[in-house]
Amino acid sequence: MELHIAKDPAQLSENVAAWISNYILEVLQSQERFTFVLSGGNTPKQLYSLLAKAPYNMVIPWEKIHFFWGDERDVPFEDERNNARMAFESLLDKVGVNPENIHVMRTDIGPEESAAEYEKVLKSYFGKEDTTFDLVLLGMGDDGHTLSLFPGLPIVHEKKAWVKSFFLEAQDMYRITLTAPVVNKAACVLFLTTGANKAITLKNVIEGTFDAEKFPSQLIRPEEGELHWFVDEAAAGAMEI
Ligand SMILES: O=C(O)[C@H](O)[C@@H](O)[C@H](O)[C@H](O)COP(=O)(O)O
Repeated sequence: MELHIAKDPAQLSENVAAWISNYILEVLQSQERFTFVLSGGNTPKQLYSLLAKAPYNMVIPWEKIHFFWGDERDVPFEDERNNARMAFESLLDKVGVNPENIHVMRTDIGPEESAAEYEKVLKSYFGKEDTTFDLVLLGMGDDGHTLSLFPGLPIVHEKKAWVKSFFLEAQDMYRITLTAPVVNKAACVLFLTTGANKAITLKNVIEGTFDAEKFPSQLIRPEEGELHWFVDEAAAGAMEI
């Protein structure tokens, strides 16, 4: 695991935009397409907006990038809580990505159908290739969740399915989410986390003993890929380093 600490959220977004852009260019030297899994929440907004501007909008070969999502709130696309909508507004609409390269988790069919359909989409996208997302961007909640893997819920124990849906009582909505086993096949996973409200949880996730029931973010351990945590000083505040 590699930990990268930036002064504040603005600096962090700058660093991550540069890091991601270099990484994409490097990976594309030896393959034709790049598979990028986006995260929802608020933290990545600034990053997406930066990627949509110079120099990144100019240097990233958008036509070679395929976008997927790590999780989705089962609300209509027009709803401002919809994760895909946020990515469209801050990035995808601005850089003009080919619609065929954008693979959203649908919220216009039932959540179970959507999860089953997404698993099919992934399986047909990867075909006989290894299921290796080139990059999975993740966030962490102050309760230690990532994706829609919330503490204490059965979804944290999922070992087989790639995509699942379930009703999240605390938020009175269905969620559709990739599971930890499929994310752990990624070549690279990058967590983006900011804020003092996440400092204790971050310390527990990174430095504490393994307790995925309590801190589902600990489930993310790429089998063969890299794991990077990009955090700001406030989030890193409780750690020993
Ligand atoms: O749909 C979601 O809610 C997410 O994808 C979720 O896992 C998110 O990444 C974390 O809740 C962190 O969100 P913030 O970055 O907004 O704190």
